Amino acid sequence: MATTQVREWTGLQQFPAQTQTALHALLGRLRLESMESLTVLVLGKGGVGKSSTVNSLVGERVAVVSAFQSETLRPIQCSRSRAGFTLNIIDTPGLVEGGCVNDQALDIIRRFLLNKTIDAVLYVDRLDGYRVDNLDKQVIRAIARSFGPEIWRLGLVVLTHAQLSPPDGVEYSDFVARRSAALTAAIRQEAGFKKSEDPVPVVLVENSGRCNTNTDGEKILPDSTVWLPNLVEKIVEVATGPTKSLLIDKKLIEGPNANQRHKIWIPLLLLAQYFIILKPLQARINKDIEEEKYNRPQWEIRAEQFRRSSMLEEDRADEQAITDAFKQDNLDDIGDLGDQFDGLDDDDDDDL
Ligand SMILES: Nc1nc2c(ncn2[C@@H]2O[C@H](COP(=O)(O)OP(=O)(O)OP(=O)(O)O)[C@@H](O)[C@H]2O)c(=O)[nH]1
Repeated sequence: MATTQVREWTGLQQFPAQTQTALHALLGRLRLESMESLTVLVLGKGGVGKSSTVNSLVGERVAVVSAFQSETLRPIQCSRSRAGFTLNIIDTPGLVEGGCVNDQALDIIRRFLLNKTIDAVLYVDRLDGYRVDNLDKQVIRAIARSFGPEIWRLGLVVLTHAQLSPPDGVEYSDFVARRSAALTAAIRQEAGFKKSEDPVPVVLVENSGRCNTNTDGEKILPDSTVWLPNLVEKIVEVATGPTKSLLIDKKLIEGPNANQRHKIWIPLLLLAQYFIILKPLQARINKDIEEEKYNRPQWEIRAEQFRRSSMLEEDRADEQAITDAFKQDNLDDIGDLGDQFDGLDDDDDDDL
C-alpha cells in the first residue's frame, strides 16, 4: 500500500495571525484529548467545491480545482504536520455520474480508505442549491450503504458559495436555515437517525479569492462569521464527540459474507424438514405396508379386473371369428350342392 508523504504544514503560516491563533488553540484541544492526528474525509457530488475546501483548509493548493470538468478522478490524501500533530485530508471524486450515483467512484473510495481511520466526514454541497432532490437523497443513502450509516454520525455538512446574495426579499439567515434544514432532514431520513439524535451540524464556507475579509484580514461570511476557524472548530467537535472514529476495514469494504449469512438457520431448517415432511411420510408408508399384508392392494385388484375384461374381449372376438368361418363354409357348401344339382338337370335334358 502506498504511504502518503507527510509534509510540514507551511500553509498554516499563510493565514492571518488571528486565524493562526484560533487554529493553534483548536489543535491544542485535540492534543488534550490525546489525538496526535486527525483524518478528515471529504465527500459530495462533483463540482460542489470539495477540492476548493481542501485547499482552503490546508492553506495550499494541494488539490486541482476546475470550473468545467471533474478534476478529482481518484481519491488523494494530503498530510501536513505541525508541532507533532498531523492533519490528513482525503479529497474524493464526485459521487454523481450521468445523473446517477457513481457506484464505481464509491468503490474506488472505499478501497482507498482500507485500514484508514476516519475522524470526521465533510459532506460538501452548495448553499445556492434550491432544493434537495431525489438524487441528493440517493447520494446520502449510497454513502450510508457503502460505509455503514454510522459514517453520518461523524458527518458535517459544508455549504460552499456561502457569500451568496439570497433572492429578493429573503434574509440571508432565513435562506441558510431553510437550505440547512432541508439537507439535514434528508440525511436524518436516509441515514436512519433516531428522533432523539441531533441533526448533522452545518458549516458555511466561501472558497472564492473574492471572499470578504474583516479588519484582521480574515475571510468572513455575510453574517461576519470568520468561517475557517469556525469550520475547524466544528471538525474538532465531531472528532472528539461521542461517535467513535470509523475504521474502514476489510469487512466493511467487502460487506457481510453471503455464505456466512443466516448460516445458523440451516440445522433448524433440516430438523423442521425431518419432523414435518420426512417423519409423517415414513409413517404413512409403514401403515400402507402393514395394511397390504392383510388386504390385497387396490392397484393389484384393478390390474386383475383389467386382465379379465381384456381376456373376455379376446374370447368373444375368437368366438365371433369361428362363427363367421362356419357361416362362410356353409354358404360355400350350399353353393356346391346347387351346382351339382344344376349339372344333373342338364344331363337329364340331354337324355331326353
Ligand atoms: N464562488 C465560489 N466558487 C467556488 C466555491 N467553492 C468552489 N468554487 C468553484 O466551483 C468550481 C468547482 O470547484 P471544485 O473545488 O473543483 O469542486 P469539486 O467538488 O472538487 O469538483 P470535482 O473535482 O468535480 O469533484 C470551481 O470553479 C471553484 O472555483 C465557493 O465557495 N465560492
